[in-house]
Amino acid sequence: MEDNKMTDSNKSAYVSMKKVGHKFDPRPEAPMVVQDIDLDIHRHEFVAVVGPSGCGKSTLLRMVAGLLIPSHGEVSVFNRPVTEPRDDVGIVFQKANLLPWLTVRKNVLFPLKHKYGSYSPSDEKRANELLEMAGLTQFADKMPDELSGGMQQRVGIVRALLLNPDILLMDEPFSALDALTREQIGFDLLDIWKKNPKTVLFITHSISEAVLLSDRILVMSKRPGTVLDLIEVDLPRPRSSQTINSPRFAELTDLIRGYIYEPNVPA
Ligand SMILES: Nc1ncnc2c1ncn2[C@@H]1O[C@H](COP(=O)(O)OP(=O)(O)OP(=O)(O)O)[C@@H](O)[C@H]1O
Repeated sequence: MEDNKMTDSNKSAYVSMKKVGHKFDPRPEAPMVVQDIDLDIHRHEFVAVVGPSGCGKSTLLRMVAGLLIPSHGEVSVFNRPVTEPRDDVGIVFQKANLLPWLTVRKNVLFPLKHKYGSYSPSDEKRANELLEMAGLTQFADKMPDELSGGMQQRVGIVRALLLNPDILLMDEPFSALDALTREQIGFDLLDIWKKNPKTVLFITHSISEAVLLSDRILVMSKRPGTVLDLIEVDLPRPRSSQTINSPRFAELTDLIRGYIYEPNVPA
């Protein structure tokens, strides 16, 4: 996408939410699940969403994905209201859900085959490049059950990237992993993102994961989920284990913890 898209902050937003709200039950007395969410996400920005369980984080992501139409307000992608899933928006879910009868490489290529009936040698080349970028080259011909959970999630990320989406939506992609794997895969994701920049909306329960990965963090209140704060993560990149040990990292995680575990008022 050309940089002239970036001249006006409004026009340049790859994803834009304006007064977005949603209730699943249309009756007037039914409670809102999310309310008054305003957020613009710009080119190659990494934005995380954190908030208490049930505050509507996944609901928000599903609205950007076009899997759910908001009952209030508007979600736009590239200045067009989202009315259905789009090819330029990829999704990575909590579980990679790889097809157990296909090798890793064939799993990665599967969406192309499913969509177009076949894939080209250049698609295969790109799949191999992305697998290499994700440190999976030696597992490309293995079956999914021969891989660890962390590797399977990396395959899921490669599979989404092969479709070359401009925007990548990630819904708690690492929440099924143990703490150590989770931290490592966070660094892996930063590495993949650096080599293959995308505009990312990342839902997580983990405050430290959000701080480690993001440029900005949307902190949501408990249900109905509203915006408590939108925090700039002013930690230098590239981020590393030193980042996690820095005083600023601790300040930012404490700030967010204050919002989530204390009453729903700005500190
Ligand atoms: N299809 C649906 N129909 C009715 N209610 C729903 C539906 N999907 C979600 N909800 C409700 O909306 C609220 C927000 O759910 P959502 O999954 O978006 O929250 P979340 O913040 O992602 O939660 P968690 O952190 O626990 O994953 C919850 O109370 C949930 O029960």
